[in-house]
Amino acid sequence: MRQPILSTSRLTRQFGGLTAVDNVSIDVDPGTVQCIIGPNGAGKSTLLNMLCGTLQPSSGQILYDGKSLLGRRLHEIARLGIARKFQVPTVFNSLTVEENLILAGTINPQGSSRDVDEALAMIELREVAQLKAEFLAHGQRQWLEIGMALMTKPRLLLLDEPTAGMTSDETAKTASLIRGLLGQVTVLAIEHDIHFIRALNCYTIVMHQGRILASGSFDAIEHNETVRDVYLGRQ
Ligand SMILES: Nc1ncnc2c1ncn2[C@@H]1O[C@H](COP(=O)(O)OP(=O)(O)OP(=O)(O)O)[C@@H](O)[C@H]1O
Repeated sequence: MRQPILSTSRLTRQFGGLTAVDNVSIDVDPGTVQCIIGPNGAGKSTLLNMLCGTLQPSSGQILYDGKSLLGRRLHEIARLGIARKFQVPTVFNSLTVEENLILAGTINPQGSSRDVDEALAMIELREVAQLKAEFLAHGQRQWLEIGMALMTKPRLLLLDEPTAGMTSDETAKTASLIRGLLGQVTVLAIEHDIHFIRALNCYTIVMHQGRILASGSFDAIEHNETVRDVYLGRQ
């Protein structure tokens, strides 16, 4: 049996009297793509914040490659090969797509960076490599930021609502880009957009009120009565 690259055990975070993440245990196998979905306030962002070190858990454990992430600083976690792409792209407008990727590679906490051409191919932006980022469409900016995260050769890529604000075509393309990463980078994405998750068709964890309500293949999740009641039924 393969050791999960990431595993949480009874992970919990309280804010005063509110338990935002409540005893969450997940395993992420290397090279896979997994999604976490759930309604507003389900605890998805709080969970992601604990995984990348911006928030410390109240209790529970996070193991990455068998090592505990508890108490580690952000840069230490980045150096271990965990990268996060936030909802709002933080690309440099006055630089070209290629220059943005090169820059991301130079601030790589792990040392060696990915080849720019390889990153351009992974995010399918070769044709606009010499275009300044200010002229990119919203979706392209998001893909560029995924590319910037990939420049650091992460082993685990955490994505925070990667399709926020995208058109349906852009959402479909994002799903295809991320599927293309299967086997190369482990991806854990939190998302609202059910069309994206359906297109990705990956192992899916449903959170509700801080807890895991269900998990399994997207097909199993889509046909789960409880999930339909609390979440999918409202889409
Ligand atoms: N810093 C904080 N202080 C107090 N409460 C917080 C804090 N961060 C999150 N919460 C609360 O924790 C709960 C879970 O929030 P969280 O943002 O993790 O949910 P989410 O599933 O990511 O929601 P959304 O999809 O709307 O982003 C919510 O009730 C939220 O108000």
